[in-house]
Amino acid sequence: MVGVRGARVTDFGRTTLPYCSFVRPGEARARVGVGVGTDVVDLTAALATRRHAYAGLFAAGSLDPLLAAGPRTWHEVRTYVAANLSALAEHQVPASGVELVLPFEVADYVDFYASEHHASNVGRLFRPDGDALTPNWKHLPIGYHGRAGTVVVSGTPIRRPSGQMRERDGTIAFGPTAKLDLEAETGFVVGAGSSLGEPVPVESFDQHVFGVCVVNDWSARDVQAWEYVPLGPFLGKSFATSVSPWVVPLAALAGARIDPPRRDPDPVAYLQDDEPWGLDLELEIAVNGTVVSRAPYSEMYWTPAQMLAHLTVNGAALRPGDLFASGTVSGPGPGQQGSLLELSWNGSRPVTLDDGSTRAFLLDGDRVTIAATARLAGGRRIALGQVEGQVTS
Ligand SMILES: O=C(O)/C=C/C(=O)CC(=O)CC(=O)O
Ligand SMILES: [Ca+2]
Ligand SMILES: [Mg+2]
Repeated sequence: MVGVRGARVTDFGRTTLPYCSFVRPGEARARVGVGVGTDVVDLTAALATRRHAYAGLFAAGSLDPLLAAGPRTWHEVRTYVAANLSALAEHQVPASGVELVLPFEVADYVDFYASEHHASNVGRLFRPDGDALTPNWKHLPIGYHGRAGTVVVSGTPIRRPSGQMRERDGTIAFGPTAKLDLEAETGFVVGAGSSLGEPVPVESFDQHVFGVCVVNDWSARDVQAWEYVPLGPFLGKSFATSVSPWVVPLAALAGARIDPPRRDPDPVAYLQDDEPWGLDLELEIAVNGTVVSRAPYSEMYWTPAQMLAHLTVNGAALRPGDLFASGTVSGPGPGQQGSLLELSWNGSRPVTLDDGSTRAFLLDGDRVTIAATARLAGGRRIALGQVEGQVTS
């Protein structure tokens, strides 16, 4: 089991109550945990000891059974944990002393492209002779199906991939990517599945989506730029996608819901939303400890409810463990872009780190951390966890 031990520990306070899967030192089996402050409450042990009716959901140590159990059970478990925090403290251990592993089995993985600022920037860089946004962009949330089996937990080393690329002089080369990039994204974890043939409308979003995680969609830009026409991203992204070990329940984000930017033109009926799911989140990106960007999720054009409605409008069924990511989160201002491609403008304006070195793209040994927070109504910020990864050769 690849996991992350002794990573920078997030303080979750006592109300966010994110879930994880963890392994205690000297043990092989995983347990389900809930984050409280900088500790983990061992739910697998706590509910078994108390012969709780839901103990069976946590026995296997992954979130899979809880995800599949559906929104009523999610609510009951969260209510129980919140009401019994003091009593559960006997099952609490410091998060820094355990190994955090992939919290659920990723079923299908889809990546969207929901930031207008990111899509415009990439359009300018990849297709300088065309319009920044493609003609379909404001009519549907563009996405592609990624590779579920290479979604890895935070802390997993990322080996620099090799692939084909076209050199400046037009020759076709094969070798290690020279343009390894990060993409800061928010991930949405599907719990309750749906039936084949039945679209999930925007208003049913919270009946299916369990919670959010932080995603780094590692990308080899030179491989991507050569291979993506006409079917979209393939090997330039499928080598690895990192996720935070914590899944924050949607219920913890109720106070972070905001209106998304105005959508113009009005989308077709199945994408219209009366109760919008804009979210006031921020993704802070650091390379080797230097913060290079603070990307505002509030700027995202398409909401996760619209992405889910679009993903299923053709009747494609959802399964517990499906993961869909927002796409790179970029804001309009300087220092708000969610990729080095944009921050360095395809390498032409390298980013300076605190040690004086510069980065167009990632070098071997670089450590990338993306930490997410949510701002609740009233201004209080809560931590949502982080995703880390170090590049190896
Ligand atoms: O060809 C393009 O316009 C670019 C596509 C991507 O980089 C795909 C992607 O991962 C989308 C995103 O993260 O926003
Ligand atoms: Ca992406
Ligand atoms: Mg990826």
